[in-house]
Amino acid sequence: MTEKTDILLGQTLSFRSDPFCNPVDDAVQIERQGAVLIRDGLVVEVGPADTITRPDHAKVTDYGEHLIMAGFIDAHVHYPQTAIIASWGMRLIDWLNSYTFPEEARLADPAYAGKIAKRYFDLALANGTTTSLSYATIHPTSVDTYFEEAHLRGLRALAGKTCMDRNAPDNLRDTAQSAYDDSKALLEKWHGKDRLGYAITPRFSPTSTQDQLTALGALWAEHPDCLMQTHISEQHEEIAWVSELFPDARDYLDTYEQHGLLGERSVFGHAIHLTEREQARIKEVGAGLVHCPTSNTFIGSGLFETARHKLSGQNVGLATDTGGGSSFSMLRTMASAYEVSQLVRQPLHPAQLLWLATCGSAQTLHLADKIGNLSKGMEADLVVLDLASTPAIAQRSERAEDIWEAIFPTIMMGDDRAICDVWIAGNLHQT
Ligand SMILES: Nc1nc2[nH]cnc2c(=O)[nH]1
Ligand SMILES: [Zn+2]
Repeated sequence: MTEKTDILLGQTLSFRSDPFCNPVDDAVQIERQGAVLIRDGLVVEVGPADTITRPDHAKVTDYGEHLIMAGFIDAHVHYPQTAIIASWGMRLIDWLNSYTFPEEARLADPAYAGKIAKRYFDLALANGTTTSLSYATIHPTSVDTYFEEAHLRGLRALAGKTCMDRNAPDNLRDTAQSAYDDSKALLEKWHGKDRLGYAITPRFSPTSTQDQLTALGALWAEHPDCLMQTHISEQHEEIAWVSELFPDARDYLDTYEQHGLLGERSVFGHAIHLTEREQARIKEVGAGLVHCPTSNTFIGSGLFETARHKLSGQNVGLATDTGGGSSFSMLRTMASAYEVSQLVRQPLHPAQLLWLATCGSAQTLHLADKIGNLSKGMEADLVVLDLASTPAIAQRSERAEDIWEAIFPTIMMGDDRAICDVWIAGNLHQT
């Protein structure tokens, strides 16, 4: 039997290196008439269309001038908050208490959790997101429904049971022991099953006792190949609360480090207001920071300095943080990252925005050898972008004098209409 082989024709975009460290022209390889050869779920060749190997049995899909690149990777999302996206007018702690916790409580019902997981992945894929690292709720079944849904679709996906044993409503609290036991059972069930991965997930220091953080630190020490995801330094009120709750900690980061929750595979959401010491320590251990620009502006949290962090050597990924974030679209998220970068006077180049949404996120998830780039040997999770998806975008890209001027209007104004096709592990995603 011949293996399933596809050839995609179009403009192709691949990263040779990090465009924060190298000039864009060196870092990015673009073929105006490019081709991708896919076999058995992997990218086998990328290059000019006239040089690509063309096996007789290959199915050819011609995307014309559309842009073929790696699928987007959302490095921090709360799938259970799908239905409460765009809830008006609160800051973090009130927003959690008023909107988030009541909705997360509803996911105690596995049928409802299943419905929301399905809705979440439908929306993510419609927006070209092929991998997400999500928080579930405290209910173990909410992790099962997420992974079952991802598995059904053949996605590479990561998540963890959110752990909280204080400062949360009664029906959303576990204990140090049950958080350990449930997380361990879920991790053993899902981590490494096909394309799925587990992330140990204390929500954030204010909702975990020291006992719970210690228990989760112990679990991570037993399973160091898992990720550990949490929130850090999102809002000033939150930081002040952490220093009241943990009077012996040097700072917010220390509340994690003291309990064995700081390492290379830590993924810290937001990380806007870090002290010098925290930044230096995170860089030293090589942990990841995740920029959530639509959330940081929507909840009024602050301005993350992407370029400064990248130039100082931090690993930075990009994320929607829905439902705190106001969009499921990583294009919209890149636009927001651009706007924030203008406000801190470190404007990001379109190549840097695309890199953050693919390679950057993949690095923070320690998956950069598998996903996040259109290159030989990588898993064929791809997005095909229509660079003229609306009249407003089309009239601007028509005037473009170079490829970046052709791409940037789609970053700034594009949405799910710009997503022409999505490929998952070498299979065309059917909507
Ligand atoms: N944006 C956001 N921040 C948090 N901090 C703790 N939990 C959350 C959450 O669900 N969303
Ligand atoms: Zn979050």
